[in-house]
Amino acid sequence: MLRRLSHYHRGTAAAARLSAAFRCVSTGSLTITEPLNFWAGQRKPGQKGHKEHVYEPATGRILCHLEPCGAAEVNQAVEAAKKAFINWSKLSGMERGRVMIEAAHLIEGKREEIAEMEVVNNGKSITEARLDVDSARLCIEYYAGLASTLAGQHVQLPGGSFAYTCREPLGVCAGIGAWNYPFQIAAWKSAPALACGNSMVFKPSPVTPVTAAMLAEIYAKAGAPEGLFNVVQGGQETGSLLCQHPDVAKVSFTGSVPTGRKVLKPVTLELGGKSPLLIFKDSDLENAVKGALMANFLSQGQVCSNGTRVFVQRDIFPEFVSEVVKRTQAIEIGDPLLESTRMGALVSRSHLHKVLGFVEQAKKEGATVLCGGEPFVPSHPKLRGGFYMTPCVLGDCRDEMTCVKEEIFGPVMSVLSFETEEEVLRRANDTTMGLAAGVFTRDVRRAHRVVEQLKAGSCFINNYNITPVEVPFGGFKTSGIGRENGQVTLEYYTQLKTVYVEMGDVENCTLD
Ligand SMILES: NC(=O)c1ccc[n+]([C@@H]2O[C@H](COP(=O)([O-])OP(=O)(O)OC[C@H]3O[C@@H](n4cnc5c(N)ncnc54)[C@H](O)[C@@H]3O)[C@@H](O)[C@H]2O)c1
Ligand SMILES: C[N+](C)(C)CCCC=O
Repeated sequence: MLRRLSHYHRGTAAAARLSAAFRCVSTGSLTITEPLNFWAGQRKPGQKGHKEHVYEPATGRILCHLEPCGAAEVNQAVEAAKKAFINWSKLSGMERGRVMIEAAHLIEGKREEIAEMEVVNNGKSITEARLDVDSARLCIEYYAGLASTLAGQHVQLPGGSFAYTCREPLGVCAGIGAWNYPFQIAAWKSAPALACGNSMVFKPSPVTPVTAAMLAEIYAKAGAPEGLFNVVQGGQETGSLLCQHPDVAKVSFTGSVPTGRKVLKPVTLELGGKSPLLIFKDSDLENAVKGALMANFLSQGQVCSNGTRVFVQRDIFPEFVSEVVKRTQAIEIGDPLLESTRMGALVSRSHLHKVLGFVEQAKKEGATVLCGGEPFVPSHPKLRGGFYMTPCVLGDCRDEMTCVKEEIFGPVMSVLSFETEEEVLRRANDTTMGLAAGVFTRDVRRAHRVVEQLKAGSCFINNYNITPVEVPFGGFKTSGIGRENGQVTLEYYTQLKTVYVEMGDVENCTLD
């Protein structure tokens, strides 16, 4: 079961002996030395003389150095992708699907290794990281299957003539990722793009650059042509160079609303949210409480679709809040590589301070901290420099407070009470964002009536934050454009060509 991790070395022999049974990596012991850029089938250095620190959130120590790509490197990556596109786009869907299925198998075999790297670079718990790797693999499998189903329409016309349409790939697609689901986002973007015959240059967040390069190696090992999936590292400058590159046909972007607004081109925008979760008095309380925790504390609360405005019907408000607070206080915070950990570290020191700042602001505006909202220092000395906080539930919230209006992107839940369905729908929809929404009720008619009126792209009834790859995911209003996952995404990575076929003679109206 013990596997060697190529490209990575552990700090000490003791660490290499592994802290937990069968663990390949132990927190605080890994240093990554390999370059993190990848194009034309190989890992590559970035701009000469440029280096940025990448941290391990669980300990606060430096994990590796990122060499950002400038114009020259972005050009090389795009050139590699252009070359790969020529042959890849000519393969049948079945042939493309075969390579992708092999990539999915490789991911399955490396599940633990990838999950551990995600934990070390992102700070989320190993339990969640494994599920993210599974979601990435399933997404690649799913689109591998759909690759051979891409088809157009046949339109019969008078006189035996006809027209047909077919779906053609766009060319080189750019993928830009956020830091909360680094490996999963890289897969969710690359799988539909490659299945449709495109190639991709992907730029992960500079905070979490590690696992996208692993995905690039996996595709290459699976038989993808050199340059099919490339990774350029860097921040705003690299992202902007990539998005504005004249040979990039489409951008699929996951990140915040302000950055999304800067990206122009045919785009898929997967942006932030401030989603509502509506809990009616006839809900199964146990499930509603679990749903609220799922909606707020996965990935240390760093989930775009989180239902952070929890509206609870007044009759069950006290009981619900007391149960939510009790369960929140019981969440095990600590070393993200330990099986027992349910909440790891936030992604960076600056982000931790930002989230804690939101809690302070909430207090100033009159909210009551019902639990959490404090920096947390784990007992193990090696974790003392890590970026931890206790998950927070805020009471006495009002709709106009900053904590209720703005995306916090951390483990902070605001609870609000309501009286009527009409009132809660008005308040739930009173936001410029519209990524997700949820409703808990035993009344099936109410559930559908409410969901029909919720202005959100991804709605959940009696659960929350469940995203099977077969189902489209994305937002309304400023939360995004386009969708990820599901069959519909194929439309966002292809263009429709119409061909008219004359079966008779040309009737030329310009001649008599
Ligand atoms: N809707 C979704 O599916 C989804 C999923 C995950 C995260 N998110 C959102 O992402 C945000 C958190 O991620 P973040 O802090 O990394 O977001 P961010 O907007 O700061 O950065 C996202 C990516 O954009 C890059 N970037 C920055 N400036 C750019 C520019 N001018 N041109 C091109 N790229 C540029 C960054 O380097 C990074 O890779 C939250 O708002 C969260 O809700 C949305
Ligand atoms: C629903 N998941 C699986 C938590 C992923 C959502 C992606 C957004 O941050």
